[in-house]
Amino acid sequence: MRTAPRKIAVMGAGSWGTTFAKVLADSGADRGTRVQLWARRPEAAAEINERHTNARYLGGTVLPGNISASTDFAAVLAGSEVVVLAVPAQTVRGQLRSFKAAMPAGAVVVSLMKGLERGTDARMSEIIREELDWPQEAIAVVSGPNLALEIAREEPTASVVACTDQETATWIAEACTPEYFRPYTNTDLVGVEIGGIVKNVIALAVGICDGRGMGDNTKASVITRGLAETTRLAVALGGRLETMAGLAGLGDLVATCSSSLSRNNTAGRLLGQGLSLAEVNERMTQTAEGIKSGQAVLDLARGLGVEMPITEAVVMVLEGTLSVDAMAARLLGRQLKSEGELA
Ligand SMILES: NC(=O)C1=CN([C@@H]2O[C@H](COP(=O)(O)OP(=O)(O)OC[C@H]3O[C@@H](n4cnc5c(N)ncnc54)[C@H](O)[C@@H]3O)[C@@H](O)[C@H]2O)C=CC1
Ligand SMILES: O=C(CO)COP(=O)(O)O
Repeated sequence: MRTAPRKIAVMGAGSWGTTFAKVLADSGADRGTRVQLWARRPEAAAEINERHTNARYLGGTVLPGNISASTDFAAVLAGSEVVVLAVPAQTVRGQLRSFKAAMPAGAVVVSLMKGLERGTDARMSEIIREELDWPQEAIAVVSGPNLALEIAREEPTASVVACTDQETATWIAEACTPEYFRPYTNTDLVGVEIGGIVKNVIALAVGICDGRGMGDNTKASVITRGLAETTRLAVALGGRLETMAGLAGLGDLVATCSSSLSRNNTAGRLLGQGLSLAEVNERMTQTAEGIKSGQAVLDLARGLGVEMPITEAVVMVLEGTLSVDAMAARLLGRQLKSEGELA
């Protein structure tokens, strides 16, 4: 059995990167694990090292002493047995190109990101494989109902560690098991990734409904039909139906669509209140992946002949070809069919 990782690199010191670093550091504190965060801004690295906080993202949360930070990515990567990626999805390909020469051989690369690349429709695990030429069995994804701020406050949360290799998934899960965080493993990497990507787009739709003053029937209908279209896409890509009923499917969808902490839900609400996309983008200080991933999800679905009416309506609102008022009528599709139909 593999021993606990001694050194873990977390690339990206934003909301989730910093919180997940805390999860790993709390989990491995008594096993000698050290977690190093790569931060872009020197002030952020200094604050983490000197005051053990990252106030811009996590307020007063005090980070454990076995977390340090640096702006030197090569130093952070050197000797790490696990490399966690927590940067905005649309930037990851470029970042991996700069990290490549410094990547520690044999490390497991873990994606925390919930986005699909525009232009290529690539999932994050596919980009990691392509850009780093990394073995599939050493690429994992962590996804689930994981609003960072709640986890930073140590509120009990479950999640999923997915990898096509069960042993790798188990090893990573063992490295992130502080009392407040319970990871389950899953070998359905595709299903877990798709669940995390599409729920952001559905959360935009629910936020728009909320912003227009619509009530719980509408939101529950959009969430449920949102899960149906997410499931169609995941299954068309080879993902498993059961995954979509689990934490990375239904679980994350419910958390994101009901939480005011969600950036995607918040962005949707602002659109629903009548702000333009430019105005919404100006207000958002953190990443709302659905805004950019929506089009990629739709392109991927169209290529596979999968119908995604809610995603389509959200994309039209984002590109300005459908008003939020007209969106309501389109949200649930018009063609009558049986509820159980996947196709
Ligand atoms: N915050 C949350 O509750 C959760 C977020 N996620 C996912 O984690 C990923 C990262 O999200 P967050 O940490 O929340 O985002 P964030 O916006 O809080 O932080 C992003 C981090 O990436 C850094 N970064 C590096 N290169 C960048 C570039 N070129 N442009 C912009 N920022 C750059 C930023 O400095 C910042 O530290 C996203 O894919 C998100 O969907 C997943 C689960 C929970
Ligand atoms: O992924 C998340 C919760 O699981 C966070 O959602 P937002 O990116 O919308 O904040």
